[in-house]
Amino acid sequence: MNDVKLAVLGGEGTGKSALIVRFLTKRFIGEYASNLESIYNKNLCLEGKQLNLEIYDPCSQSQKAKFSLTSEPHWADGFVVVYDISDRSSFALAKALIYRIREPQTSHCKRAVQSAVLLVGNKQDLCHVREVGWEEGQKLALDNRCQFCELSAAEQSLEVEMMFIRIIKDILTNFKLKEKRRSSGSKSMAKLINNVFGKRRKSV
Ligand SMILES: Nc1nc2c(ncn2[C@@H]2O[C@H](COP(=O)(O)OP(=O)(O)OP(=O)(O)O)[C@@H](O)[C@H]2O)c(=O)[nH]1
Repeated sequence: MNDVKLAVLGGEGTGKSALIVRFLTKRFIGEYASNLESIYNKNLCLEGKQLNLEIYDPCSQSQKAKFSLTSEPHWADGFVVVYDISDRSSFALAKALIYRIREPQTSHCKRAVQSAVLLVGNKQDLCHVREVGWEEGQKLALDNRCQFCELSAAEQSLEVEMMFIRIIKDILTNFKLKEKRRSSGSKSMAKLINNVFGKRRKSV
């Protein structure tokens, strides 16, 4: 069974818990405990594979203080970064979060497989008080090699489910890429050893 670890990050009150609860239960209950951080577990079958999905939902306080974005990039295989389309400051935070996720990946190694990141503009039902344009979200995502969607946890159960499936599929694709790189790396090492020692044997 594959373990898939997903962190749902974003500003306070952007709807992180609402999205996760919607995905897990198909329900929108309106108010969610925000003083607890949680890891939810779900078993699911995708592309013929059994998956053990863990979803990390930070509480706003710990996100600011304890984690401050240093732990999640190491723990998670992928990220959903949420902002509220009716709150510009939450978009600024989403941008900072994306930069922080991408930062260690650009400075480390160019060949490394980049984490799957999906930027979500939540609360689309509040588009009459919209402060962040769809194009702005799309551009931020494109510029940082992220997927993007706008939706409403309050009103769109299917879209929320599709959004989670999309990021999980991206994570699985990354697993395959990493595996391919590992095996081609060990093949080229074997080839190198064979070349060196094979040649020596011939010359003896
Ligand atoms: N109109 C609308 N309200 C939403 C939507 N999603 C969440 N909310 C509301 O936004 C508020 C915050 O939702 P939460 O899910 O607690 O947000 P959160 O990001 O987990 O909040 P913290 O844990 O405090 O950071 C709640 O009152 C939700 O009912 C949505 O799609 N539309």
